Amino acid sequence: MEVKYLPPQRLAVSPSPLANQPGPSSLSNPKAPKASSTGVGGATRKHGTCSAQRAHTFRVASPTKSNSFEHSPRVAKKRSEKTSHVTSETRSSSPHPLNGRQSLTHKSSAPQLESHKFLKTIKAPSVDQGGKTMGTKAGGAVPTLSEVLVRLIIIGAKQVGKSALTVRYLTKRFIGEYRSHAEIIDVSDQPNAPWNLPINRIRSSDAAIVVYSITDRNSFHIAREALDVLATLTPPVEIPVLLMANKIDLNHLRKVSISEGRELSRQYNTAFHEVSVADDPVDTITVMNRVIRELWIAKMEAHRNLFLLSPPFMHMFQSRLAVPPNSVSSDQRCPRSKSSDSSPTNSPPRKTTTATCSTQEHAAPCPTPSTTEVERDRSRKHTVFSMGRVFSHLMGRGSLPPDLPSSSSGSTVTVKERGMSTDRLSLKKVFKKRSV
Ligand SMILES: Nc1nc2c(ncn2[C@@H]2O[C@H](COP(=O)(O)OP(=O)(O)OP(=O)(O)O)[C@@H](O)[C@H]2O)c(=O)[nH]1
Repeated sequence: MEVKYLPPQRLAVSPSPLANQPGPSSLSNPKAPKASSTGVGGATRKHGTCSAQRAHTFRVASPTKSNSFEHSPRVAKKRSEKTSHVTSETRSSSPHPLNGRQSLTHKSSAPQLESHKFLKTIKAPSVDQGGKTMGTKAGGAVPTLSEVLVRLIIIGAKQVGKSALTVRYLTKRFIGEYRSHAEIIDVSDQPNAPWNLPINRIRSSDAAIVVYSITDRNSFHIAREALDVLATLTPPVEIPVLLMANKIDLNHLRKVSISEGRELSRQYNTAFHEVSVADDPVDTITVMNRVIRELWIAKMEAHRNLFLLSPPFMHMFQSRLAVPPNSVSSDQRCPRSKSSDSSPTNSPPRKTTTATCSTQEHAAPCPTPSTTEVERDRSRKHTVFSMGRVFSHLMGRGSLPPDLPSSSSGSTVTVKERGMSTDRLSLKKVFKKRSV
């Protein structure tokens, strides 16, 4: 697995939607709770200064079995300066806010740094869907299973453990490992000052993790403010959000109760999880892995749907659907279908229903999707991007939106590309552990 890590950074100032408002607007998000601009703890929002961002690419050569909590992003940063790939943002001259990170010392099992192959093979961003940026292979083909990038943004006050979470994930990701790419963006707060969320970064992310420390009530208030901003963005950002309470190993120093965390997550309709990045890496990484896996599956599905709905395919569907379907048996094959079968990269996935080709020379019946199937594809694409409850599902709480397809909706699909073995990707599978 390749993980791209963007270390804590002072981010470009984005005008806060709340900066000039007395409180969050409920217009864009009716579920957003009322809150004052000062937050519960009296934290006042101001615009902070900022600098450009730097992206680091980590490629983990082999899984590490180290259980230590001793990997330093600072060391990784130094190494990355030699080999790292810098993304579209400019290089940063800002100081790296690594306060309090002395306890994280580097070990030899730290990730090796290489350029990110994904960025070279994917033409990104080529498709913007519902506020998300999705890479699509040059030529419009569906990317291979390992080429789908999952982008996470981690937000939180200083010293809550954002970097620790990232580093922990980087060094322990072998638990339940699967092939995927992940980009983790670590957004640090300004010391004792309100901050501005990197709105553009958030919009281009697939999910956000808002972290606070149970030993730091102010970090809880900042988390609330972050959720506030996320909930009131215009246009709305429809990415799943996980509220993560860290440092539960310091329960004796707890300043924020678990019920407060739950209440906050309920107010903002996010998932909630209490972890100890330091003491319980398995739990932490299991959460992260599941999050990334589900996002990855959903993105893969979305890529496939976008491919199917791309102009060439839609044109073909429409031309075929223009002729009323005849009741012909599915074993009669259209010559065009047969020829297209021989070139798997250009052929659409098989459909189970039949129709008649629109042209005279293709009078023989050939398998094409019915109108309902095309509509179902469209609705599934839409549903895939309505992932506001994915985290809730993952964490075993909450329920899915009512518009999610049921198990009988036939939303499963088989992806076969480049002779690879087939993977059963379906919403049914993604949400199979749904508990209502
Ligand atoms: N006890 C305990 N300490 C933790 C835990 N997670 C992180 N820490 C410690 O908290 C301190 C801050 O961790 P960081 O990961 O640097 O926090 P951060 O949010 O990235 O901080 P900034 O870079 O300042 O924004 C470090 O000393 C960590 O060792 C945890 O689960 N338990």
